[in-house]
Amino acid sequence: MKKYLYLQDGTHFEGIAFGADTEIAGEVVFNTSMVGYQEALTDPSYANQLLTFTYPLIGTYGIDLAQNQSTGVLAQAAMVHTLENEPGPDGLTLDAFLKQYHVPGIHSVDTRALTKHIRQSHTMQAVLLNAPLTSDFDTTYQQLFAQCKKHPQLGHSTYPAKPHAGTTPHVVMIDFGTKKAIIDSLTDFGCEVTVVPYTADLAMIKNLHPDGILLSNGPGDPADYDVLPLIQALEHLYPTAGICLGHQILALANGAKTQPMAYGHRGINHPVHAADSLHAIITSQNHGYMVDPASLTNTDLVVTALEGDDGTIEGLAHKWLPMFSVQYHPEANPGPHDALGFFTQFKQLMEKKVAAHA
Ligand SMILES: NC(=O)CC[C@H](N)C(=O)O
Repeated sequence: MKKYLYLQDGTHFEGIAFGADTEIAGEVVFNTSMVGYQEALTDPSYANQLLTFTYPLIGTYGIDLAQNQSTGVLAQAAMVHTLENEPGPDGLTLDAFLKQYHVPGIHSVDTRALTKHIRQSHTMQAVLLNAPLTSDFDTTYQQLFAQCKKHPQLGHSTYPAKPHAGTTPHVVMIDFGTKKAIIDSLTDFGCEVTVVPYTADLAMIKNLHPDGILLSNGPGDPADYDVLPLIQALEHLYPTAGICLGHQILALANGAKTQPMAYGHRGINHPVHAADSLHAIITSQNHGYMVDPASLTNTDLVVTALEGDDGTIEGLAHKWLPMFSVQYHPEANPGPHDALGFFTQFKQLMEKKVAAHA
């Protein structure tokens, strides 16, 4: 069966259907990683996005459920050049995995032309259909998007927490749609983690007696989350760190602004260097918004890291509060582990605070 991708600007692509036979709408984004299709498709930050991969062979090692980053496939669609529908350790293929979560796919698409088009014309909305488009784009888009919009899935929330043992730093994670790997990394670095939805209130969080607060990654526009008073209160009470959406929200909470990028950073080889050095680490990234550098002027934030290719702000710290954040993904999954120092830095910040109060 054929499948049809129509972009907002009238461009269209054809391919062969796989996964679920549903029709869907969302924003088209591309990921440049050679591996990690499963982690990307299950990363809640891709909710409401139709994800294409620049690497041509996708599905080569199947699906290994242990690598899921959330409770299911959160991307709206997978769009690939060559589908290699190989089974993973439990016999699950990419095609079967998408079907299981009612997510459509399209293969034999010219993903190179699609990506070049997005790079030139910038990220845009699209519909993925089972037949050629007959009515106008906007009507079809609105109808489909209303039917299939995905909300951040806060499937990891562990609240109410077990009583805190008190021997290891207790991180309360504000969950905007976290990747499992962030929770796993905190645990690996010796933290106890309680995950609360971003709709939690201050009293509930204080009751958990956190040693530190971590703002997770998540989908969509950071300016759409109604959480700034909560975050402002938290960062004055506890050591606070943020990853990706969490970084953007900390910037907003401190008076900076965020803005959409032309086509974002989604891949696992983005160089990042400290603001005062050209020594780079290679990072995993997935973001379509960024902090506006000009908006930092009247804030108490300082830039700590920059993207090596285009100078995007990749790290911020507060001048006097124990707060810092990164735009990249230190937890990798997929990607290199160069940035794991983030977790050491966060732990040290929490231990310093605990020691100061001892
Ligand atoms: N991975 C993330 O947290 C993404 C943050 C935000 N949704 C963006 O696209 O920029």
